[in-house]
Amino acid sequence: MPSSDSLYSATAPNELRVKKAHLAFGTRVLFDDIDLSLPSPGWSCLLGRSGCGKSSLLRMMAGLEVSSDARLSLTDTNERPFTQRTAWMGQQDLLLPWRRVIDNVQLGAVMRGERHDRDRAMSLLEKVGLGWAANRYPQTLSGGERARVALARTLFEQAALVLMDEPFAALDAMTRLDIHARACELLADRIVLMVTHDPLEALRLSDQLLIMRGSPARIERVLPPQGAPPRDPASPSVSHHHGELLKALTEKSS
Ligand SMILES: Nc1ncnc2c1ncn2[C@@H]1O[C@H](COP(=O)(O)OP(=O)(O)OP(=O)(O)O)[C@@H](O)[C@H]1O
Repeated sequence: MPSSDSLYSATAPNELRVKKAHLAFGTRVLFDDIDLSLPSPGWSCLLGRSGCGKSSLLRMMAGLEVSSDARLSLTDTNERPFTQRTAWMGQQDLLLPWRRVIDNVQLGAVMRGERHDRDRAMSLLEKVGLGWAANRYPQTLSGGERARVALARTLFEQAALVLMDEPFAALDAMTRLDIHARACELLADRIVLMVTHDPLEALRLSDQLLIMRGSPARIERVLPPQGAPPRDPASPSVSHHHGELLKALTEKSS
């Protein structure tokens, strides 16, 4: 079910297209002419060996400067440039220690000089199960609780596209299962692209699995297991796909 706080379910395109993605550092070409489409709404997970260029691609999609030789285009299904807001969630929660949790949730608005919306920030904190922590400081929370604050801050952005770079990598297995379920529900109406090193996490969450490999790298699409995310990591279908995915990830690229 789409979360009620989103303004974007009506306006988001039903596919986000990345076209002609190219990245080189000097003479080293990381990737060239990569095309890919992300379902909207939908959750895509990007996997691949360390150093193949996953984070760089994500950063380019966020409009960040990666290299002087980097380019791509982002368009919707109707070939119109994608100009909607993008949110970022990385492995570091980047919570400001001198601001209370509720103010950290609204940080993007504060930094852009926009109107504060304390009620919405509070409602998002309640959705991630942290209403009780609104007036605490981040350093008084556990790693899993801080990750949930970072999730609430990402949701506060009301961005159509959410880019996540290993956001749950530092969490223990049980905390991860909990935050997967919350993120899956709360981001159900967004376009999510998440880099992860954990094939089980990808199988649990994704509508589309993407494997980046080769040099220059290309991206292959793999169908996820049956059933709607978040899938049970112990289900036979996920276990079967896990084996296949590990094989694909360790295969030498042609
Ligand atoms: N500014 C830079 N100058 C030169 N090389 C760079 C620069 N930034 C990144 N690289 C190289 O580009 C490659 C891709 O980096 P990137 O962080 O995108 O990989 P990744 O697939 O996300 O890796 P990991 O899974 O280890 O996080 C790496 O080999 C890295 O050393």
